[in-house]
Amino acid sequence: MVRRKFCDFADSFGVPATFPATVPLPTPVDPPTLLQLAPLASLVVSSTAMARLSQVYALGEMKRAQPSFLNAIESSVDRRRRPRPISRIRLETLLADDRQSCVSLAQGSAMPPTEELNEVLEDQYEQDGASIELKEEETVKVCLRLRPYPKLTFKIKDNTLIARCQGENQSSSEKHYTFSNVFQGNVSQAEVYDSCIRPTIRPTIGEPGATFLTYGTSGSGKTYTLLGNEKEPGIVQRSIEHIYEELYDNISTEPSLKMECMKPIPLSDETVMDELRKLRAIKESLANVEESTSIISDTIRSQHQFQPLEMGDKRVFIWISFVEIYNENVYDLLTLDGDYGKRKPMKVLSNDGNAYIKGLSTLYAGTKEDAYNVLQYGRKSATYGATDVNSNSSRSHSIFTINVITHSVSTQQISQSVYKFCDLAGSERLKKTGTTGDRLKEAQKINTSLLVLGRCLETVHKNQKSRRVHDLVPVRDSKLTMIIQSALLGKEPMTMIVNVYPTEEFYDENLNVLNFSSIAKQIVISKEPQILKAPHSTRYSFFLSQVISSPSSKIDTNQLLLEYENLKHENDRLMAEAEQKNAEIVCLKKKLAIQEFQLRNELTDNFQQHFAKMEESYQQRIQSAQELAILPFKHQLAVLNKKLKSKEQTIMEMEDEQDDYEKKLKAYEEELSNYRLQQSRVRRLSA
Ligand SMILES: Nc1ncnc2c1ncn2[C@@H]1O[C@H](COP(=O)(O)OP(=O)(O)OP(=O)(O)O)[C@@H](O)[C@H]1O
Repeated sequence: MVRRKFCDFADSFGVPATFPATVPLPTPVDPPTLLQLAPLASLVVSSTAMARLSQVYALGEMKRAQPSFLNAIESSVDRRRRPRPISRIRLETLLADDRQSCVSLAQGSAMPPTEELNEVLEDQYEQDGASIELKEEETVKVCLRLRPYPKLTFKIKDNTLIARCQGENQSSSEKHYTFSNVFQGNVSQAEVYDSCIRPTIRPTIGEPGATFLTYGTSGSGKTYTLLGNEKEPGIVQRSIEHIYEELYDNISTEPSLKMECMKPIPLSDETVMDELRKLRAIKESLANVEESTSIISDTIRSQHQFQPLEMGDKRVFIWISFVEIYNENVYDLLTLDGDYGKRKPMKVLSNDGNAYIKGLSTLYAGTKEDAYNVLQYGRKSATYGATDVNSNSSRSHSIFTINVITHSVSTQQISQSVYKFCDLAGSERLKKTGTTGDRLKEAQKINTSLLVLGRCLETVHKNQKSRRVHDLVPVRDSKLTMIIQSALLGKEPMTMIVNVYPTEEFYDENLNVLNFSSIAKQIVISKEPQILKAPHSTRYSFFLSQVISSPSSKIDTNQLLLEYENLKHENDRLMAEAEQKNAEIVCLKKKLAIQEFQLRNELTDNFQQHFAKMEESYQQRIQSAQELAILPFKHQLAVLNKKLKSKEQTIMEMEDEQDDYEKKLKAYEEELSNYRLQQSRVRRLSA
């Protein structure tokens, strides 16, 4: 029971709590008690966080807040996984506030006495008085600006426009439209800027940027409000002046850090030089721009006071992009090839709910003059068409973006504030503007994207009203809404200037515009700081600290380019020399190869001869060895032959002897037979 109470209590502050020990819990639970219990729940709570909790607790804000449309309508989030529409206070955010002054109560450590804790809390509360103030949710700022016209068709009372509407039964009624500000025809550009735009431009770390839209019928003064003219510059030029004057000391002249797909990218020296060259090419393509730039700049500075901000060790990098959406295709207005006929539509992609345009040119503007040049260059490339209503009517939406990247050298935090200035194409009725053919197609596309914008605002408003079911905001249905989705989804402030040309002719259309803007007025935005990198946790930190703290960040760009050109020439010369040497080396290598081949052949011949000689000598040696080995046998053979011969001789002699004996024998046998014959004769004779 006690455990659940504690967890519920912690949960109501968005604190994930595990509660290993059973502790008696007083009722009601007060923040100091929570602090005392925190170690048991494995929490480390900073005094700032606790002060914040105390305040929330004291103000009785534990009840669930209004459903946050920021949480509820993120289109990229699966409906089932969307966070509940509860405005929670994230303890992690509070804990990150002040690590050094963190009252660390590790598990098992001795508990400071309650009085001591209270003292710490009070001190902290006093110190952080400003920062611990609750951030109020803000509504989208919608201002009305009337183009000068002698006879107004609407009544204006304070910040409310009163329009008469025709009912169904011809009865007329009044409709009241309340705005953050209403600027009548005699209000100057400077006043519009000061009351409507200036408070939103705070390009310091953690500020998310803002989106500014001008909306209205054709010829109502949208472009005039945004861009003005040389004598009366618009809010874009004033914002440029504002940003550059406030950040002047900290803006790096070298574009060494860029944001791509919401990720900080440190640039190599080669890329830095490329960027500076692009800027120079743009400057060279514009004629007599310096004079008009200085007139605009002087005019603005005579009308506003901008003080340089104390930014400490922060370095600022400012990148500019400029696109137009024409016939639902996004075109880059800052391409350097200048062949607008062949320009290709670009893809709008989304990364984690943040839109970016694939392959978009972003140009570095290290000075306000660079920024003016880029603006001028983009305006030159924009598509203009002509309608019967306004011969210089812009037929496309154009979005001028200033991306201010702030890098803190000491904490390695990087943040970006993106300021988008959208000049929407005129919302108009097709009949009235005499649109046919291509103009009709343009008008249809324009009306479609404005319709989607209206639907987005309507859905956001509906989602904010409803506590349970939340519809998907159709930001993907048009390129315009995709690009400005972070403002539509409440991630950054949005200011809409509704331009009205209060003539009878445009009465109905102006009513549509007013109805549209009244939806926007009811939308609530929540501000969350956009810190892109946690301190000490990125692979760029070393590089960045090197780049940013390098003394070269403030050297003259032209000098740098000159040096670079010299180095490039030297490099080219060395490259040519190296190439020549390479050719020589190749030639030498060929010669060497031929020599090697010849040498190898010679060596082979020599070896063959040598082997032949060796074989011969071996043969000779073998032969002589054989002969030597045979010699005793030969001798023996000769002896034996001799012996054989003598034996044969003996045999022959013996055979001769035998023949002699045989002859003798024969002679004896004949003698014997003769004798016997004689004997027989004798006997017979005797007989
Ligand atoms: N507040 C103003 N003060 C003086 N002149 C104005 C004012 N608003 C508009 N104008 C003039 O009205 C004319 C039309 O204005 P602009 O071109 O800004 O209209 P737009 O709404 O941008 O039209 P489109 O949508 O067709 O581009 C311009 O000549 C401009 O100077």
